[in-house]
Amino acid sequence: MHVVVLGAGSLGSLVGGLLARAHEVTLVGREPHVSRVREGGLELTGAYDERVRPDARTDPPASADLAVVTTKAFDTDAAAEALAPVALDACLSLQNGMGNETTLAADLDCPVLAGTCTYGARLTEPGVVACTGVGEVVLGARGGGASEAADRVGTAFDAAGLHTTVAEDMPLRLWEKLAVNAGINATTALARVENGALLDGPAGGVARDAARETARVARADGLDLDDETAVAAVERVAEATAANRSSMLQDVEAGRRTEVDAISGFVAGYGVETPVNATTARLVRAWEAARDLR
Ligand SMILES: NC(=O)C1=CN([C@@H]2O[C@H](COP(=O)(O)OP(=O)(O)OC[C@H]3O[C@@H](n4cnc5c(N)ncnc54)[C@H](OP(=O)(O)O)[C@@H]3O)[C@@H](O)[C@H]2O)C=CC1
Ligand SMILES: CC(C)(CO)C(=O)C(=O)O
Repeated sequence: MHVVVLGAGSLGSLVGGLLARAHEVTLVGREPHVSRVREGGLELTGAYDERVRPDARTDPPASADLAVVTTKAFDTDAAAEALAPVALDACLSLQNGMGNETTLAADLDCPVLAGTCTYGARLTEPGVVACTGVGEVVLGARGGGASEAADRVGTAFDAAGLHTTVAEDMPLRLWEKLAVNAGINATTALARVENGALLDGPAGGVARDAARETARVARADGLDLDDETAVAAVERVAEATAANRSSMLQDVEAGRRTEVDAISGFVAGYGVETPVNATTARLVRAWEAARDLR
């Protein structure tokens, strides 16, 4: 399979690097990373210790069997635009936040699959990506149900040694992941605490309320996500990643734009009363606006 990875930063380089063990891979990213990969290959460190040799460039090739999108959610429009002229059999988003698949499907003439990913990745220097946690990719039809494209992609990911599950209930899984991110990301970014501080610290109630609100919005969207399941998912992830600084906290600490619009902002923008998500979204957006990041 020829796989093009659009947005080869941390996650895209890790997933693309692992796929390159079994497939032809083209990483599409930024300089100087792409030149370094082209010249000396991509080094996988952390949980892995190997060098792979994907192609790397700043613009997509004319065709590929599969595009894997790993830009930040606020760059999905640009990713869709870059992929629109590419002849593709399928596209898969592994991004966090809600709405990415809809944005991609509006521009692409191929099935767009939904995915969630619990692998951890960090681009430590150009040409080198560290795997900070071996996790799982779950993928499937974005509207749910069986999908031949999802089966093909699942088989290809398995062949490269990525832990992969093909699921027929992606809408529910996306909402549950959104509840985890709405609970953990904005709360830890605003309180400047590690994920584990939400288990019994004073910010824990905010995270649990944000997850309950997300479940309420999921139910308004027709999904069967109850409050207890959403809260339990937040607690399970906060415990499993207790020492982590969430991606939103890392973005704030590095002075970078966050994915708040696709997480807390998405929940708050649904037309259901969600005062906690509305407040956390407004506060993170205020921080971004004060730094001219939006
Ligand atoms: N890192 C992780 O461990 C995990 C991340 N995720 C999710 O995956 C997504 C990506 O995260 P992450 O890898 O950390 O982010 P990064 O910022 O490290 O990677 C995204 C990369 O895409 C590049 N990019 C954006 N637009 C384009 C374009 N049109 N053409 C080429 N390159 C482009 C960015 O460049 P530039 O910045 O210069 O625009 C950046 O290098 C997010 O939604 C995140 O929440 C999910 C699970 C784990
Ligand atoms: C699961 C969690 C909350 C882990 O930190 C994450 O996805 C993130 O930080 O974006």
